[in-house]
Amino acid sequence: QLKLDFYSESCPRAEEIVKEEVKKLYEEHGNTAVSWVRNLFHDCMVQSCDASILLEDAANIVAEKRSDRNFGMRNFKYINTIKNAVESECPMTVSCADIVALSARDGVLLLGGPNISMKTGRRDSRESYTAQVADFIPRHDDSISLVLSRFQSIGIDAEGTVALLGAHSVGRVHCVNLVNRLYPTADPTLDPDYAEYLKRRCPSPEPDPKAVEYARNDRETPMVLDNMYYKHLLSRKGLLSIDQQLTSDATTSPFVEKMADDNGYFHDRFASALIVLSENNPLTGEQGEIRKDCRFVNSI
Ligand code: HEM
Ligand SMILES: [Ca+2]
Ligand SMILES: [Ca+2]
Repeated sequence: QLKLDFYSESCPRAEEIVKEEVKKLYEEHGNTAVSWVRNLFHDCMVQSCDASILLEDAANIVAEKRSDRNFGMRNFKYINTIKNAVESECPMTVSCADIVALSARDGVLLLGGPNISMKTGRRDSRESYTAQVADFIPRHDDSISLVLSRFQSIGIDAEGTVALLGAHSVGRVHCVNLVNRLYPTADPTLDPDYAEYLKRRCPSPEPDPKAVEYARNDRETPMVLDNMYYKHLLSRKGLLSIDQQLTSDATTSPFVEKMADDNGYFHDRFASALIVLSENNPLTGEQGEIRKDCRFVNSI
């Protein structure tokens, strides 16, 4: 069972240590906070919040990072920084899955998002689910109805889905994920001036996936988790096809308007949906393990 302050006896400073490390990393590399938010989605959505996303290739393990749905994910090495700090205080006590959850929570706050109280007590998987990633994580050009049903299946309704996509108020998108909306002709749902700007960012219809060619998710407040995302959607400046579709679908568009209108409302809905996401199907009690190194299952 997950509970608030699960480590209160076994490692009373655990949450504080994570918070300190997340803050230090943010001060050195601001985009680490952005990565922690994306990590939570890509871990929790795939089977369970069990740190399966963190596993590297090893015997019997094919890293989920290899899946094209996890393209562009970064800063994994700094998870080890957080884990090492926690390990030196309390060896083999705090799970990598809880580090994924807590770092996302602390990252959200540093990015100007809501203060979220999150339960802990998740345990780590002993396997990765690379073959299943695509069954859980949608593509950027999937239909809104498919996306809604994926989130529905883990207990997140249409409004929660609209709120969670507000995470695209921070970070970046590589050109490979954008050119489908720019070439051969620009997507008519995209503001024409914005399309011209994006074409300057992404001049080739077939970008090299390894090239560092990208556009900021939100040109105005790229490092603030705010409702600018929804304002941009309403002015037809959504970046991914899935972002822009939120305004054309009758179930989701009223929520876009509400969130564009009221940042506090967006933050409340974002916080509730993030909690549901963070509690998806956890391993608890004696299930799984507490990994010593977040990149590898323990050898026994
Ligand atoms: C239908 C659901 C979603 C799809 C299809 C999707 C797709 C994408 C894609 C294609 C990128 C760009 C990757 C790149 O080119 O580097 C991205 C970035 C990002 N996504 Fe999502 N996403 C979805 C939902 C979410 C959710 C629910 C969250 C978090 C709550 C999230 C957080 C992020 C963040 C923070 C970034 C920026 C990462 C960075 O700058 O390193 N996404 N997403
Ligand atoms: Ca997982
Ligand atoms: Ca923003």
